[in-house]
Amino acid sequence: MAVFTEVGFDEADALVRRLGLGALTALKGIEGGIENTNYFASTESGEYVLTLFERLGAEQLPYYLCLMKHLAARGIPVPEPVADPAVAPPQGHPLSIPANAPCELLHTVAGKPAAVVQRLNGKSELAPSAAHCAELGRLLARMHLAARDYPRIQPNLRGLAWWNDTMPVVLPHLDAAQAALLRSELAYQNHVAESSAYAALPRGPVHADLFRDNAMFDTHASADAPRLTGVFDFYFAGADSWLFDLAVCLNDWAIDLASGRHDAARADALLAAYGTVRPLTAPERALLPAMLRAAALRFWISRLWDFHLPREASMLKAHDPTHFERVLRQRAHATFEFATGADALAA
Ligand SMILES: Nc1ncnc2c1ncn2[C@@H]1O[C@H](COP(=O)(O)OP(=O)(O)O)[C@@H](O)[C@H]1O
Ligand SMILES: N[C@@H](CCOP(=O)(O)O)C(=O)O
Repeated sequence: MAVFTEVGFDEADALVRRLGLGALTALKGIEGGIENTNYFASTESGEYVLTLFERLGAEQLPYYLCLMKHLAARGIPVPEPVADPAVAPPQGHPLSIPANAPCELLHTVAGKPAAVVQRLNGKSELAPSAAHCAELGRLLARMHLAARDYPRIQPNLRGLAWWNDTMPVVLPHLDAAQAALLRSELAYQNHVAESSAYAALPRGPVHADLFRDNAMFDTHASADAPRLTGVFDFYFAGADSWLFDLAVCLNDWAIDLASGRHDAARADALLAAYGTVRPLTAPERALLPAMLRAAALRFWISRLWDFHLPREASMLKAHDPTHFERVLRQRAHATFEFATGADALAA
């Protein structure tokens, strides 16, 4: 990822020693990602990732870190955050714990909130096959079910309210056709969000950014039988519909990257595998096309925002906003059928 904040070796060494991980043997800034500062940290006891949170504050972070811990405890392959043994975990029901209570998973480095999590083995698959998509679909459904009893509550901070707030900020940077598309799609999504079908969608804590680069596959597995080693980067997670999470994945894992066009073989594999763990409900089947548009809109807006209002960082590579403009146009105007029975029709 980008390195927004440089971390000195001695400061990182002091942290990992305090966490009981032994001495730091190597510290390397990570290229890739756009939100936070990330370093690979090797210690005497293993391989970790040190993340300094650049936008999120200490009030939001316990939600993400405790969610990762919750999922790891239920056998979902996610990086487990390392606790500070000197900080006692807060007592009582999580909903009764004030957001600013000390959190044993949250540390401070270079004046910023920080976390140390296990480094996952493997490699991201940026050109996934239907078999990779099926692996992802199964894990996504397992993750949704495993998070059902997660007690903390935090909305998706990049959800509809943020889209409405951010549209006026990015509009001055768009041409007339783009501005018209953004306005009309946001109006459509506000309308969908008021529908009874939308209210009936099953919800819970969702990842909300499970792109190909946030999943790792075993590099030793055969191409026909890929094996996910884990998923990471939960820092956009929040309460939202499971369908929105699924749509985010379909828009990244199961499209033709050059044109943004739907790829039926990969999409059907992902959906079918998801459905073997948790079958979609009728409202979900009905709203899948609308949520595919919502997921495309979400990342078009955030990419526009990152691109036109950039932050200072070394190694920062802003993502191309026009990609999700293309995906959104495809989703809004194409007609295609899903094996689930959902049809995507023109608006
Ligand atoms: N737990 C982890 N295990 C292995 N690699 C990781 C882990 N967390 C992050 N990375 C690496 O760091 C890169 C950037 O991380 P990411 O979380 O996407 O950054 P950002 O928070 O800025 O979005 C990833 O593409 C991956 O290579
Ligand atoms: N996945 C999002 C933005 C976040 O990027 P990440 O590398 O931090 O996961 C996008 O592609 O726009």
